[in-house]
Amino acid sequence: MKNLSENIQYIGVDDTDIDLFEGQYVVPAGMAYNSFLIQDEKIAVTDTVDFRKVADWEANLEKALAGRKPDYLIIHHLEPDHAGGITRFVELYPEVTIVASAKAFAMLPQFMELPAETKKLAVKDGDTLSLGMHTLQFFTAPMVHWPEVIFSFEQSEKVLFSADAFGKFGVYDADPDDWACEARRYYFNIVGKYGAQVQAVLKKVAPLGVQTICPLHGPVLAENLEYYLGKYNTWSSYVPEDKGVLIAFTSIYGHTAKAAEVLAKELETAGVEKVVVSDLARSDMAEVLEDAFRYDRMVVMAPTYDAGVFPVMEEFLNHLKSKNYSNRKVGVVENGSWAPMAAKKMTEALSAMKKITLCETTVSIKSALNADSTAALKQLAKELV
Ligand SMILES: Cc1cc2nc3c(=O)[nH]c(=O)nc-3n(C[C@H](O)[C@H](O)[C@H](O)COP(=O)(O)O)c2cc1C
Repeated sequence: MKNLSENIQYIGVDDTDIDLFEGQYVVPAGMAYNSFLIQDEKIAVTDTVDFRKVADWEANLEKALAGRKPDYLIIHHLEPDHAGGITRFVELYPEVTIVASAKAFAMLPQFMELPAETKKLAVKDGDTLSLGMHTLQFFTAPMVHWPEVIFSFEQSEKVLFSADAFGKFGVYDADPDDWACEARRYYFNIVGKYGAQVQAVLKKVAPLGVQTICPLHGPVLAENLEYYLGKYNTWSSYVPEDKGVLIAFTSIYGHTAKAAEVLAKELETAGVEKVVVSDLARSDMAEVLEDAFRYDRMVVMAPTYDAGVFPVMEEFLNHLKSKNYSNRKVGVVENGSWAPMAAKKMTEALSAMKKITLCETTVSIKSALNADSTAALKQLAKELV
């Protein structure tokens, strides 16, 4: 679906040649920067796009306008992947009024210089803006996932413009059946730290009777909204989504990798619902982090390295902490050839996270698995069934 209705048209752009989104995320299915045109007595444009695609967006905008002039530019989110076209828009339509939160207006001069005479309308929670038959109602959504974010709700067609919430990696026309996988990776890596703020805004929009959600990335959601709202409720409350064990390991010479295989087999044989094994050095860390949040149990396995923990594991644990990983059961397996320290370091990192239940058995492998460490691994598996 490109256009939402006769009056709400899609003017966004797909970015299929970007190497990394936000400087770190691989996006094999590209990325959409969504922008819409609402045509009524007054005309509003919602958001712009990344600098990389401003020319394409401008062409879409002018085609959809067919000679009319827009009255408002609504900035739901000032992050540069949505704000790259603001300067050009004001150049093209100097009469336009920019609508955003007061926080966005405070931050805007840091990113761009607009002519002093540019008209600005700062909106607060609950404010409305009539376009004719269409009326936009605004809701602040601070820290979902920047401080200046607003949502807007178009009352006549019951469309929620939800900024980066409900967004996903991938192009606009991505297969809606496959939404959760890339939406989850997007959510936990980009928005995940701000579960409480997502919960707060979900409560604000719950009574509105939303029929369509227009996020700034990925497809418009127009059917089965309980599914998407339910996923967001689960994710933002840090409740595990599925039962299963993620085994996140690293290995220099292969012995810890072998132990990960043995543990996975043990768990599968014992009937664990789902076992996912990820080599941190060879996986997309954003995806491993997504799985850590998805499942209710995790095992971290790493060699000792210069009296610490192997760097890629340290990085993974830092990511988990920064995204508020919590409320899960975790097992620890270390390896070391002369003075194993990795378990101590991993346990310290996990103990700094909230509501983490550590397994009683910590497995220490001295180089290669032997009878003792294999027995300990089996004991750990029993605790995770
Ligand atoms: C650069 C480097 C530093 C290491 N530092 C330690 C150390 O401080 N303490 C220790 O017990 N083992 C240390 N090791 C050894 C490995 O942790 C050990 O051989 C382990 O068994 C490797 O597990 P793997 O076979 O899964 O790679 C180090 C290895 C390397 C390459």
